Amino acid sequence: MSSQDTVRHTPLSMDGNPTIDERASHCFGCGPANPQGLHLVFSTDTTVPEHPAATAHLQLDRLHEGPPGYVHGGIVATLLDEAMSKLNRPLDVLAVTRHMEVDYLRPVPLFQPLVLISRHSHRDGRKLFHQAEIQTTGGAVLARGKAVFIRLDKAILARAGFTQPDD
Ligand SMILES: CCCCC/C=C\C/C=C\C/C=C\C/C=C\CCCC(=O)SCCNC(=O)CCNC(=O)[C@H](O)C(C)(C)COP(=O)(O)OP(=O)(O)OC[C@H]1O[C@@H](n2cnc3c(N)ncnc32)[C@H](O)[C@@H]1OP(=O)(O)O
Repeated sequence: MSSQDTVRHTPLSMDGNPTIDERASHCFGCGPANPQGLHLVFSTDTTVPEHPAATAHLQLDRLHEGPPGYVHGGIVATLLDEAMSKLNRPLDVLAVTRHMEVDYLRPVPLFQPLVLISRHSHRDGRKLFHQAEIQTTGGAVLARGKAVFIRLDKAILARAGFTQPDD
């Protein structure tokens, strides 16, 4: 990677002792500071607090093409993963994906509005079981994901080099 690229991809927020949220500003899925990211914006629904849901509306172009005219399968997985990760904050946990399954039911079209929906299913200790779908605006399900997220405790965060400013 050239030094120019290194500069471009180094977030300003890495200076000093930023919070975990600040360090997430370059997240490929939702980080506003990532120039090549998907910039997904989610709304969360906690009407049923033990089963929070998250929704994003999106439309992709050829930057994320796989088969001609359709979204790349890796991006489909990314979308589902990102949607499920948005359930962790409403559950008041920091967590990462440990296991994910994807059903590619129909090709996901480019240049068409899509709806990305996730819902928390259940919890078993530090394991969080989430589900997500990519749908057309008419409600047809194009892809479905299921994942196990693991709640991060301080020891795991410290191992990965993450401490909070007040630690
Ligand atoms: C890892 C820390 C990274 C630092 C994160 C810092 C801050 C977080 C900030 C923001 C929020 C986070 C993410 C936002 C970004 C992206 C959004 C999309 C989400 C992602 O993109 S996030 C990236 C991809 N993600 C990873 O990079 C994880 C790599 N991974 C690990 O770092 C370790 O894996 C870890 C630490 C998670 C656990 O490690 P470990 O050693 O403590 O535990 P182990 O892995 O052995 O198992 C755990 C339990 O999963 C069970 N299990 C396994 N497979 C199963 C299956 N199929 N069904 C049911 N249960 C299953 C086992 O049975 C066991 O269950 P039990 O606990 O009951 O024994």
